[in-house]
Amino acid sequence: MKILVTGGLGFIGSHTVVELQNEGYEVVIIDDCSNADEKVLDGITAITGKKPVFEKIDLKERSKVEEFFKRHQDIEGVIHFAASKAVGESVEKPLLYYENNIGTLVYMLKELSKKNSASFIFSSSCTVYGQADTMPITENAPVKPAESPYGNTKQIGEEIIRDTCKVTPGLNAIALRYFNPMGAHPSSEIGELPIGVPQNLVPFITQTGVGLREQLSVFGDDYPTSDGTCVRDYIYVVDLAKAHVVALQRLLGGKNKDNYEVFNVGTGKGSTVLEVIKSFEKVSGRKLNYKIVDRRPGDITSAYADTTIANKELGWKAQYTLDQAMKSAWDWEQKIRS
Ligand SMILES: NC(=O)c1ccc[n+]([C@@H]2O[C@H](COP(=O)([O-])OP(=O)(O)OC[C@H]3O[C@@H](n4cnc5c(N)ncnc54)[C@H](O)[C@@H]3O)[C@@H](O)[C@H]2O)c1
Ligand SMILES: O=c1ccn([C@@H]2O[C@H](COP(=O)(O)OP(=O)(O)O[C@H]3O[C@H](CO)[C@H](O)[C@H](O)[C@H]3O)[C@@H](O)[C@H]2O)c(=O)[nH]1
Repeated sequence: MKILVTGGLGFIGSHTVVELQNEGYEVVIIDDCSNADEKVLDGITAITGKKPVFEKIDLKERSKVEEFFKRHQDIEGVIHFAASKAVGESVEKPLLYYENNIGTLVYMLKELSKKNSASFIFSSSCTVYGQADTMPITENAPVKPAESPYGNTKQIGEEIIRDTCKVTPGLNAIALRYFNPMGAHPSSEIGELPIGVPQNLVPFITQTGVGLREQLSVFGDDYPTSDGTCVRDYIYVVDLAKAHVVALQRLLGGKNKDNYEVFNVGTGKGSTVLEVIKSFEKVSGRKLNYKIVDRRPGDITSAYADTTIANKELGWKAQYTLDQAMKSAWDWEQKIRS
């Protein structure tokens, strides 16, 4: 069975391609390499023993998307990762984000609407909840006004899919709301490769640990949490990748209860920034150089998932601990810097 993975050379996409191939799916990747390297294909091939088909296409070019689907009429499912994801950049360049994250989604859905049946998985984010009123966050928590154009593209994206599914009987979709993905494949063949200075906590920690950055700034220790630092739900990227496979299987097997569904993908456990640092120090055996600085504008105090619905409906549960995920991130960082 042939599955299209857009953004399949990226961080989460590449790990998902591995899990799909391990399950026997035939994978076609589309990526424009705007935030990834073609070498990722070698990593995927080394792990799975199979090189996925790769087409370098910019999904903003609608005619190329149309032409792709004409050539690949047997595609039965699409996992749509391709998007721009830097929150700060989205504030500076909102139209770039609306074009890349919303425009490409519309083109994709237009093509899938032409088919008799299609399954579609969308990369959403817990950012849609903003600072939720209660923890853990269930899928029924209200969607709060977005803090950034990036966050808005996830909210609007979900609405576009919901509205399209309502009038397109052959289209079945699932939006997965990721909490905080981290880590790398245990083989260290693929992992997270941020361009420039990492904006996210875990790659900043591992880059500091390996000596690429001098010091981690911890953004605020005066939040109302156990140690004053913010709480997040860090989900191992391999667990997250597996959630995509089971979500896809749910749609392909006709087991979905609605033709548009939403699931949280997290561990259900919150960790503070200082706990994440402790985990790094434990698995690496190194002291991390960090200092407490002012809060980062826009940060919420706490976000962790209620995964009851995902556990029950998808039959999926995160398996790896923070320490295991951190160890994989550290192994990967050391490998790419050696
Ligand atoms: N990493 C996170 O913390 C996180 C959290 C929640 C949601 N998400 C979402 O998950 C998805 C994947 O995230 P990631 O961390 O793997 O990001 P990533 O940047 O590593 O992967 C995205 C991939 O899409 C490609 N791409 C971007 N625009 C494209 C276009 N126009 N045409 C073709 N390819 C294009 C990039 O080259 C890249 O390889 C994104 O939609 C992101 O918004 C990520
Ligand atoms: O150098 C850093 C980087 C981060 N942090 C702290 O570490 C925590 C996690 O920060 P990240 O930037 O890694 O993740 P966020 O939860 O802030 O946000 C990210 O994950 C979200 C959940 O999916 C959304 O996708 C969002 O768009 C994306 O940037 C936050 O408390 C942040 O203040 C630091 O202290 N120092």
